[in-house]
Amino acid sequence: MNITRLFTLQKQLDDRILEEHRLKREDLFSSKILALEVEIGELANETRCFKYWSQKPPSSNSVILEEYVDGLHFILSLGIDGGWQRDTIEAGEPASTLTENFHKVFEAIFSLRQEPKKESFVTLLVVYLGLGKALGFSPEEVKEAYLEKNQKNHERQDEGY
Ligand SMILES: O=c1ccn([C@H]2C[C@H](O)[C@@H](COP(=O)(O)OP(=O)(O)OP(=O)(O)O)O2)c(=O)[nH]1
Repeated sequence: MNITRLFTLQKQLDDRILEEHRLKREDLFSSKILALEVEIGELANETRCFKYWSQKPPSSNSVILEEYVDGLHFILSLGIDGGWQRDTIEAGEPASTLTENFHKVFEAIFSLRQEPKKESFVTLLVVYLGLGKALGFSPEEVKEAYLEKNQKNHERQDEGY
């Protein structure tokens, strides 16, 4: 899939947040990694994939998709900060269960934190897109939901969030 536009929109949002909150890009790596981990925890919670003790169904696809693209925001943002943008990327093959997919994403985040370099970043993006595939989302649905949430994030900044 082509992700040039998503990187462009992410940079515009990040630049705005940096300016409005008077922050420096290079100070945010640790916070962005934790923010991403938290988003993925929230996403796992909405899918309920690991809740073997419960019969409650997962949240709706739209709720799950919004959580998913929150994580994508932080991943793109980390890629911009590292100077690792690229134009195209393909989803990796999903693991056998959703739970294993989540573990793969967390492992890729830990690797990026330990070795902040392009290869670690690309692996994270590939694995995260694989998780999106495992959740049943097409690249078009992901892009569309990303655009919507990006817009919502701008609106929140307009409101002094
Ligand atoms: O530098 C940044 C910081 C944040 N975001 C985006 C990512 C995500 O889409 C949103 C933050 O997540 P969320 O909407 O869950 O924010 P929250 O503050 O945790 O929301 P709430 O208080 O409603 O739980 O802001 C960026 O794109 N770049």
